[in-house]
Amino acid sequence: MSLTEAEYIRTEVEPTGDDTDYVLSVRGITVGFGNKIILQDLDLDVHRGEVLGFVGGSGTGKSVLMRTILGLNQKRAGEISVFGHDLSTANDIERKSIERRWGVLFQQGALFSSLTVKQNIQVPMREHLKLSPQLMDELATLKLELVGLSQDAADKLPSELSGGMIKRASLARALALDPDLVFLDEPTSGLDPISAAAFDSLIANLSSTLGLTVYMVTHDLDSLHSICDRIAVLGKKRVLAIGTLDDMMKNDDSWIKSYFRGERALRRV
Ligand SMILES: Nc1ncnc2c1ncn2[C@@H]1O[C@H](COP(=O)(O)OP(=O)(O)OP(=O)(O)O)[C@@H](O)[C@H]1O
Repeated sequence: MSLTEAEYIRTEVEPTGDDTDYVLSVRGITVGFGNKIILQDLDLDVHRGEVLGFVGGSGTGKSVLMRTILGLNQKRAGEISVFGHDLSTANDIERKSIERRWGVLFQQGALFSSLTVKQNIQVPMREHLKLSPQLMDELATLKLELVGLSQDAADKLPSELSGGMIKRASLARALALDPDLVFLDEPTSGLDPISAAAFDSLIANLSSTLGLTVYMVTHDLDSLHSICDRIAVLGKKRVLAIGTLDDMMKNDDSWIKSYFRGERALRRV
């Protein structure tokens, strides 16, 4: 069964316990649709507290991988462990406990269009925590501050927000339950360079101050250069390479070379 993004955001959550050094470990994942295999025997480890940038050509399966980790797509083989718990053997309660500790910013924001920004931020709180309306308002105010949105934005509908504000509001909702891990799908796409740089700084600050682990799908070379501790490259249905930007600059795979050392990349130096 596949969940829609809106259903996913409404999934019930509970706190959980033990951890490992890897916040996320993927082993031997295979995902396909009909006869088409998108990911095959893919491995990936994400370390606690790092900002991991995930790149790859269009259509290589970056979103499919993220959605598979989140349980929105079915896998044909492999294991996914989050916070040291194998998701395929976790029962419903354990799974909810794990999900309680991650937040997601989908590519288009996926805010509920009929709810105000404040109400959007309160969706996870309302469904998973038993808090008074006053406390939920205070928490929403804090989350807005955290992502650099003014209080004026609280009562606006998503349709009244700029692209940058939508990204920030979506991030505020992703942070609603104080997650340990956030998944960001192209967080700076559609933003002008100044807003994108500001969003990058915000993510870097949140990661260092809150100890957040960040899994970020991106095409943005500036983000990769400015905030990512490591970069993973998806290609040939698997993680082709993973390492620092320096490692990528030395890699001789033709796609990696043209991505990191091609004309466009060199123009930014
Ligand atoms: N639900 C689905 N059913 C069938 N095919 C799908 C489905 N979801 C994704 N695909 C296919 O999987 C492939 C990978 O798609 P995906 O969206 O993960 O690419 P991507 O790497 O995120 O690309 P981009 O960088 O352009 O966003 C594409 O060929 C896409 O058409």
